[in-house]
Amino acid sequence: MARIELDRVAHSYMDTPRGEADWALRRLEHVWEDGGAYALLGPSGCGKTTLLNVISGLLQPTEGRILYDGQDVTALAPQQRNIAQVFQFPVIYDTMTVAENLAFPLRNRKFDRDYVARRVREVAEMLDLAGDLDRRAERLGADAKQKISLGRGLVRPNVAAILFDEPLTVIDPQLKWHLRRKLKQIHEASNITLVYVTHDQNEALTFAEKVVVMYEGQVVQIGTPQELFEAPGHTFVGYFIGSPGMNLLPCTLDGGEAVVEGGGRIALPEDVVARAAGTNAALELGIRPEFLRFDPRGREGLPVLVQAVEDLGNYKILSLRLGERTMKAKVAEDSEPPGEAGSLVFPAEWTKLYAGGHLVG
Ligand SMILES: Nc1ncnc2c1ncn2[C@@H]1O[C@H](COP(=O)(O)OP(=O)(O)OP(=O)(O)O)[C@@H](O)[C@H]1O
Repeated sequence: MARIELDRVAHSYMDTPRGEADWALRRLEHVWEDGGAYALLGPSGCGKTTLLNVISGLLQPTEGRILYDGQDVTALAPQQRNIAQVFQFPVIYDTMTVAENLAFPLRNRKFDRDYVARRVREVAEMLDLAGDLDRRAERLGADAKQKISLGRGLVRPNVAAILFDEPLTVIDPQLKWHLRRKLKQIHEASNITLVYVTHDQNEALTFAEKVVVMYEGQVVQIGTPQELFEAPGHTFVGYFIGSPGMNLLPCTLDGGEAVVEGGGRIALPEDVVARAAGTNAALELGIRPEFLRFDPRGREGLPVLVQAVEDLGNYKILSLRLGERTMKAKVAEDSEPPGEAGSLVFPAEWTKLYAGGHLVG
């Protein structure tokens, strides 16, 4: 088990990177605590696999250092870093039995025979493979093969960390849910540092204690699912997490208020206005659909036109025209049916200000 530290890590696949866009990872500086369960979440191409490979040693970063428990491992190969890895597709020996596959990482490291037999059984039971231990891997289906891969990742008792790169992509949706729960339980029981790459927000939010959100080669926020939901550190997090994502409204400041397109004014806390005062970056207000309050009688807030109402069974999503923008509001299933117009109230606690995409407050 290890605390993993990224010390000014940057990586480019090009020989002579010039602009920012030439860097797959742009100067990462973070500490991932010993025993934490981290999900690395972001859209395709944002640098998740690159970062995982830098942590595992499959890739040497162009700049910076990787430390495991304070020790510089940047120059060490994956085998020397004592980590286990599970990839998107099964990495197993088809001609071996399930038991032999699970035992392989232990036998390779000369663990005692009795221990190997005990540990193989334990891991097989965790993953519901105990009934298949004597079967040849080639006889099993795709789901079972990926379970063996997971088992090979989990079998060693003393690894620094286990790194998962979208390990459930090829798994049937029903079993996916079950395995995600299993991995969470295994983590709770073992406290091994886990890093889990995914582009699926549900997977990240249900599995991880901390979600590391990546965007264009940068880590834009590390937080609990609740933190990412309630106070997105970047507009990308607001938009990427949640369904629908956060509403974003370009604005300017005038006195203590944000002025949005169409001239509407929304009061902001003094400290937030003070922090934003010196910036030249573009300003945006962000509020999640869950926190906007729609007043069908238009008594308070900014006037809006109702464009559409989607009934999703246990709640409704309203699409509301505010100036040139469409805002989404999530309202209770039994709320008063909207007419053609109404107004929107922005509760101060949930209305966030962003400068150049970054949270001001
Ligand atoms: N071997 C490589 N050579 C050159 N460029 C690469 C290589 N691998 C990745 N890249 C580029 O680096 C950037 C980050 O890619 P990476 O695979 O790390 O992203 P990702 O978030 O894991 O994406 P995905 O979810 O699609 O796997 C992308 O622009 C990608 O095109």
